[in-house]
Amino acid sequence: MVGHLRAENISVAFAGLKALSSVNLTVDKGKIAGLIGPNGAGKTTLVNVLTGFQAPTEGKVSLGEISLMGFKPHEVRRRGVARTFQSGRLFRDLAVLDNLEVTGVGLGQTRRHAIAEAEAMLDWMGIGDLAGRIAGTLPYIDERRVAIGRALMGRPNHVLLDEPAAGMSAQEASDLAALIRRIANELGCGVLLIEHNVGLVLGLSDHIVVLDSGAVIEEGPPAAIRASEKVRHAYMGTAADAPVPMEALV
Ligand SMILES: Nc1ncnc2c1ncn2[C@@H]1O[C@H](COP(=O)(O)OP(=O)(O)OP(=O)(O)O)[C@@H](O)[C@H]1O
Repeated sequence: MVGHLRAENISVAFAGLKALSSVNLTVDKGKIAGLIGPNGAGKTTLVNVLTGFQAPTEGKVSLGEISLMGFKPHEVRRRGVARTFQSGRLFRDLAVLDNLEVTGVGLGQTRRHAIAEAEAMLDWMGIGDLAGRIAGTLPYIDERRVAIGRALMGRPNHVLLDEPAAGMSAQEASDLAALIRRIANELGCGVLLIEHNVGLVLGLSDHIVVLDSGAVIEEGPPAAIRASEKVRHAYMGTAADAPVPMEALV
C-alpha cells in the first residue's frame, strides 16, 4: 500500500538565492494539505521538487517507504504523484477527451482503457459535456477543470494543485472546493493545495504549511494558522499590527 508523500529537510539554491531552506512537508492519502505563503515564498519550487521537476540541493522526497530521489517527472507520475501547473498546459488543438486519453496512454494504458477512464473521469467531475470541445477554445475556468481531470487519470495516490482557483469568482472557487473535497474523500487521494486564496485553503485543509522566503514559518490545523501572528506578519509586512481578519487576505 502506498503511503504518504513526504519532503524532508529540502533546500534548493538557485545560484546565490536560497529558494527553500530545510523544508519538511507531508501529504497523507485521503487528506488535504494546504501550502500558502506570499509571492516568491518557494511554493512552486517545493511542488517542483516533490514531482521530479527540480532536484533539491539537500534533503529527500519519499512515497511511503520508496525514495523518489533521482526520479524523472514521468517516473514520479507513474508512481502515482500527479500535479497541475499554474498555466493549464493542455494540448490546445486536441479535444478535451483526447487530452485525458493521451495522458492515460502516456501512463501505459491501452487506448481503449484510456478513453473509458477519460469519459468516466469527465462524468465524475460533472463536465462530461466538454468531452468534444477543443481545449484551446475553452474558457479559462473550464481549462483549469480539464487540467485537474487530466491529473486524476490513472487514479494517482496524490495530486498537487498549483493555484487551481486563480482567476475564479467566489462561486467558481466554491464549486472547486467541493471538487477538491471529493478528490480526497471519494478517490482517497492525498491533495496538496497551493493557493493565494487563503480562505479556500483554511476552509479545506486538514493541515497547513506556511512558507515565507523559503522557510516554514508556521504549520498546523486551520485554526492555528488563522490565529498565527507570524502568518499575519508574513502577509501584511510591517503593517502587521493592523486588525486585519485572515479572510481579508484572500
Ligand atoms: N528556475 C529558477 N531560477 C532562479 N530562481 C528561481 C527559479 N525558480 C524560482 N526562483 C526563485 O525562487 C524563489 C521562489 O520562487 P517560487 O516560484 O517557488 O515561489 P512561489 O511561492 O511559488 O511564488 P508565487 O506565489 O509568486 O507563484 C523566488 O525568489 C523565485 O524568483
